[in-house]
Amino acid sequence: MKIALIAHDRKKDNLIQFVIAYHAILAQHELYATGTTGQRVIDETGLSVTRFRSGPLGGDQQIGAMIANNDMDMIIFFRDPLTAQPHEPDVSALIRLCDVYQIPLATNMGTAEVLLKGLQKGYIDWRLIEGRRN
Ligand SMILES: O=C(CO)COP(=O)(O)O
Repeated sequence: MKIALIAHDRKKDNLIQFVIAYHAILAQHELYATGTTGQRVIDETGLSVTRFRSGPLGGDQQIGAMIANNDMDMIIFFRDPLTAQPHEPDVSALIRLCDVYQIPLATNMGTAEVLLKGLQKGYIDWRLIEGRRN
């Protein structure tokens, strides 16, 4: 499965903790990330990640384009609900596309844990049935 990892600045430490905790599961999948988040995941967890632009520079939109192309299976996006983001429209657009295409989306660690456990149990295998590749 293709999984996107994204975190706003004040949530990046949380995301790194999460990725370390679920390293064994995440390592079995194809990981993507916005620029700064992805660099931290690479540096601090050793996982292989395809990085896009930084969020404010279009990274959320690049991941959104993958969703629109049926080429992304899950989004883990630790949003900061207490800080205004200059690219808020991009953030909203990404979340909207998850809803348009029924893509599992976690915006906090509590949901992300459930999603990864569900992924491991095969609850997201319907993505494969609907003509997806790997
Ligand atoms: O801003 C972001 C998501 O909206 C994240 O971007 P970075 O990973 O580049 O910080």
